Amino acid sequence: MAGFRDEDKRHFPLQDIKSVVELFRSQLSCSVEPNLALLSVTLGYIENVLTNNRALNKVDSGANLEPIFPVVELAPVEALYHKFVCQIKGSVDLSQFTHGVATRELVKKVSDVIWSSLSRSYHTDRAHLQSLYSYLTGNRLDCFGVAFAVVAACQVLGYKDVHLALSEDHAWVTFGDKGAETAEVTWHGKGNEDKRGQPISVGVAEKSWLYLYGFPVQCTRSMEVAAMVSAINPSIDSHTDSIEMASLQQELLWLLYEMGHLRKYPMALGNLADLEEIDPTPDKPPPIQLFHEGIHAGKVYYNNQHVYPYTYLGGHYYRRGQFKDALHCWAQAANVIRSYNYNREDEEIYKEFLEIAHELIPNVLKSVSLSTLQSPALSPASSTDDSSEKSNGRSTPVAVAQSPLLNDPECFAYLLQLYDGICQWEEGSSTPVLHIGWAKHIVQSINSFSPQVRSKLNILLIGDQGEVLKDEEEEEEEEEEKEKDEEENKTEEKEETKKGRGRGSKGSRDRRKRKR
Ligand SMILES: CC1(C)CN=C(N2CCN(c3ncnc4sc(CCF)cc34)CC2)S1
Repeated sequence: MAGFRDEDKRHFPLQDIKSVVELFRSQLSCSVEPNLALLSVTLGYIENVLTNNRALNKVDSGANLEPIFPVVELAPVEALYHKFVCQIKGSVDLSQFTHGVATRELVKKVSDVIWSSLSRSYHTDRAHLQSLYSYLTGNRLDCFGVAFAVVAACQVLGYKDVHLALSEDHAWVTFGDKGAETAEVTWHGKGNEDKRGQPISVGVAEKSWLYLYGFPVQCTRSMEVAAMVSAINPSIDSHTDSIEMASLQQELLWLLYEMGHLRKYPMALGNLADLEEIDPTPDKPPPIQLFHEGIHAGKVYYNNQHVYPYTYLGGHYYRRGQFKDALHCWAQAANVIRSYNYNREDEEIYKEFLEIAHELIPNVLKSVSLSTLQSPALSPASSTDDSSEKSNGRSTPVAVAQSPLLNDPECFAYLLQLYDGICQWEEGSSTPVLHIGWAKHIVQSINSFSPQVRSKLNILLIGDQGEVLKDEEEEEEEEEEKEKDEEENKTEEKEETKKGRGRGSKGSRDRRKRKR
């Protein structure tokens, strides 16, 4: 694997966002595959300067603070790259391994080289540990960074078949003919024994969300570039982001989007949409379109087994106050998770649903109640009694009676679908999901809806093709009607035979149709 080619070198020294975008464009456009190690060192170098709040990266020119984008010289980047190449080639004796496709032993060996060179102890969930810059200057990587480094190292060793596989909370590698083999190369979560070297089979068989039922994002080299760009972390501290780093991430994601490399990568589409929601780029598709492209990709390429496309869009609607649409997204997210069994390594998605049920939905219910109390148009001017009679004689607070959302049966149905999905997720799982805290919120949320809506609920069974299915009771009624029809037909036929007229009794067919 050679270093930067001449057409790459001409972009150096990098002076601004545009020059970095053009370097990435040339790496992604050429016939030779993009050099993961070089690009990761470059991004890590820039991220380190722009987010390292010790280094004053602004000059105070009186009126306003001029941000200084770091001048990135070629020499330090290439020096780090060569350090990586020497370390990897120096640690892996390729004469031991067959040329052509990688073997499990090779992948495990490369993972061991990265693993054994990490610092003894550091906080692995800190920011800015995802790039090879962090690895080469600090011997520190987060769990995604280790998987990425293994793929970049295999590329340096000349293995074109070793690729990154990504779930919504884990990363591993595929290799071998047609990428048919899989191997763990990093750790996951806290207090879990790493399974490095093992194939990804148990996780899928256990139906855990962590392995997405065998539908992870299988990266190409360009998608691995998208993963390193998605992994950019613009945060300077827990309250501040580097605007320049966020803009660089946004522009690189647009470059990858326009080249078609985000088409099968729902989370990268969601990341770009989130950035666009904060700071829209002129003449680009709106966030809502990107969120929907992520959902579409999940359906088309990943058997609709990914949850995040729905919670990305749900969060967007929530922030815009479009609460019914947010509830619909969260119901669809729960509809995905219902097909999994909860496993102790699925905490991230558990926390996602916990936040939706224990924070976001209570905030929605509070906000719609408050808004009716505050808006004169909605609160009854003349009524002395500040509530409307409920069917069981107890009074309904005026906020509930007047709130469109709390009187909307579809919203109530979405809420029930959300909870039902989480309940089904728990069924058959080795680890319980729900506890008494959930019950409190479920009761509180259901009780927030008006009694009228809750009594009006009619569960229609919709099949996979979207057709309305019948429930057992309906089936029995249909059978009885059919038998009655047949009796009627026989009687009519007998009479008509006597009088010589046509077949069939229209009445019951119409009834059946109306029934639907
Ligand atoms: C709807 C949300 C809570 C918002 N952000 C989310 N994420 C932010 C970005 N994330 C990601 N974005 C791009 N690629 C990847 S690969 C991966 C698993 C570890 F390798 C995570 C992840 C994870 C999910 S999900």
